[in-house]
Amino acid sequence: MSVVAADGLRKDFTVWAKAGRFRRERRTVSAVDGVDLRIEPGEMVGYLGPNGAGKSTTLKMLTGILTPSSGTVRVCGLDPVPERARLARRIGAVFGQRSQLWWDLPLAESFTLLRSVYRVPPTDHAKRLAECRDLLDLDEFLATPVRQLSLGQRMRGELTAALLHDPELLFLDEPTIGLDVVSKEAVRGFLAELNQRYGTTLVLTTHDLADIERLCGRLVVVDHGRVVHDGTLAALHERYGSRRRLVVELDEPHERLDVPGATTESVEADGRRQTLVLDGPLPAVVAAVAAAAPLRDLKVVEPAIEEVITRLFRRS
Ligand SMILES: Nc1ncnc2c1ncn2[C@@H]1O[C@H](COP(=O)(O)OP(=O)(O)OP(=O)(O)O)[C@@H](O)[C@H]1O
Repeated sequence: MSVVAADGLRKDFTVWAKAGRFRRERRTVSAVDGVDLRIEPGEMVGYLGPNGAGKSTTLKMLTGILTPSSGTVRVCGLDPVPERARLARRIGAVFGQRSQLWWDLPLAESFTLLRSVYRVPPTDHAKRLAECRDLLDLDEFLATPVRQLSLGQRMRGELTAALLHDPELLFLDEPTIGLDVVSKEAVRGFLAELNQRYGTTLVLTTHDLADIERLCGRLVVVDHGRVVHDGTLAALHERYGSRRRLVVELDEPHERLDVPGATTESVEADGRRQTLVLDGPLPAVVAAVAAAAPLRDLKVVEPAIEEVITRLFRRS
């Protein structure tokens, strides 16, 4: 059974826009405009899109915070809004703006309170907490009031809070935003481990390209409330024609290379260093370059995800 199954999911908002000096006009904004989505157990899915694309609105419908205008949705087999309390025991959510922690209490006490909220048996709770303490290095700040924690420490606390009841599905909204490089890596490593060890399904929104590369085996890209791409990062590269590049270092100055299967993009250092965009198979291009000039070194550069995402958003 799919963990998430949405068909024709829509959410319209009514907004009042200024029309002239004294008049205001009623307008409908389709924040989510007919999304079909299936997510299977154990997947790690990046839900991506430019600002205002409808990501948060979708996540809110999937977690039972917002009622869809139309369409059907099942998460863990449940209807999120009417069965919100049951769903809450099956899923976890880390939404930056909504903390699960009690601001004035030491972190450890928030965890104890959450055990009662979710009615987790004490032994299960203790086991999960011990794992999180270990994997997320919580011990040095367990006794610190939440309001005194650094952003990175708080995020580690939020992750623990979302996982203590052992959810099968975890939603994360920008889990690494604002963190320093070390904390970002710690959070990514932890999420990857969680998925591998327990098969927890992850659905995350992010604008961070390293998160995408590390954590999203599948990318669902939305724009103007619609899904514009659903597939792997490699498929995204393929579809948007992003190509690998070959950077060659030559022994001597050389004119611009002109070999079959590649287009020379840049020529530096009197032609000793040239960058070719690959159109054909790599071995044939390397052989052609080696036949044309004495090769000192070569490097293959994979297409940058930035480039693909930028292009995708420009086209959609
Ligand atoms: N409560 C609301 N009332 C009216 N319009 C809303 C409401 N919530 C969202 N919208 C509009 O719906 C659209 C989608 O918003 P949403 O927050 O889902 O986008 P997003 O992809 O999460 O963006 P971001 O990356 O900036 O968080 C936007 O045009 C937004 O202005």
